[in-house]
Amino acid sequence: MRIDIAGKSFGSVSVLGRIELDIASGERIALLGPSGIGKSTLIRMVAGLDRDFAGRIEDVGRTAIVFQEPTLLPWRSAVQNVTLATRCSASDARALLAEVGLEGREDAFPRQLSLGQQRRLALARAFAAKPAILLLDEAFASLDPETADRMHALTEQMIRTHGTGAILATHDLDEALRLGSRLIVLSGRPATVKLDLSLAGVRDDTGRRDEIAERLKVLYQA
Ligand SMILES: Nc1ncnc2c1ncn2[C@@H]1O[C@H](COP(=O)(O)OP(=O)(O)OP(=O)(O)O)[C@@H](O)[C@H]1O
Repeated sequence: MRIDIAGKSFGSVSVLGRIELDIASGERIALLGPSGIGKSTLIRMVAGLDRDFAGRIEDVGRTAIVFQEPTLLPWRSAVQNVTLATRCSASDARALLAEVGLEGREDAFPRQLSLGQQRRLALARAFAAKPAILLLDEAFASLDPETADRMHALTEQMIRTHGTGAILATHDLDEALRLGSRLIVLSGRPATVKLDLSLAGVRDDTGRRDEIAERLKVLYQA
């Protein structure tokens, strides 16, 4: 995918400046930056949900997006939430529900599922779309640490099993290290890319992790 953005504004407010990025297929981008910098905006632009910007985003392939809220259809069963959104078959939906640990809950309505189970359902629905790139917009925010940890493990496993690329907007460096292969940090007004580095090997290297955390601190204050 090639991102070549000249600028993105909301009215008179310029949010994103020039952003040029080449993202290889299968890369997992952890997108960090201070609150309100434009991470969600960029993700929406990649998803094609916002086309009102100067520049172009090319060769994206199919995307699926997971938001912080699971955004499920309340009057539809778990299986139907997967099939209606993606037109995948009921048997494929059941297989995906089993993969995310919802075996036996296929006919439950969203309100009959815990928040963690609803997140799993949203993840199954996203993979049912067979995305080339999974877009995660703070998909694990507001979960208790244990549930977040389980969701990280599940997402990591599914991304690997399905060979999916990803862009995840997050505030959490450890989440970035766990799921990302490349770190991109947005900062400044309008925001541009201030840091772009490979995360290979960083997860097991406390020294490099701390060094990145220090650089983030500076960029978050800029
Ligand atoms: N539809 C919109 N209309 C006007 N301004 C908007 C709109 N969507 C986003 N913005 C503004 O654009 C800026 C970037 O917002 P965005 O949600 O992309 O940031 P973010 O980095 O994802 O923030 P957070 O980490 O808090 O989720 C913010 O100043 C926000 O107020």
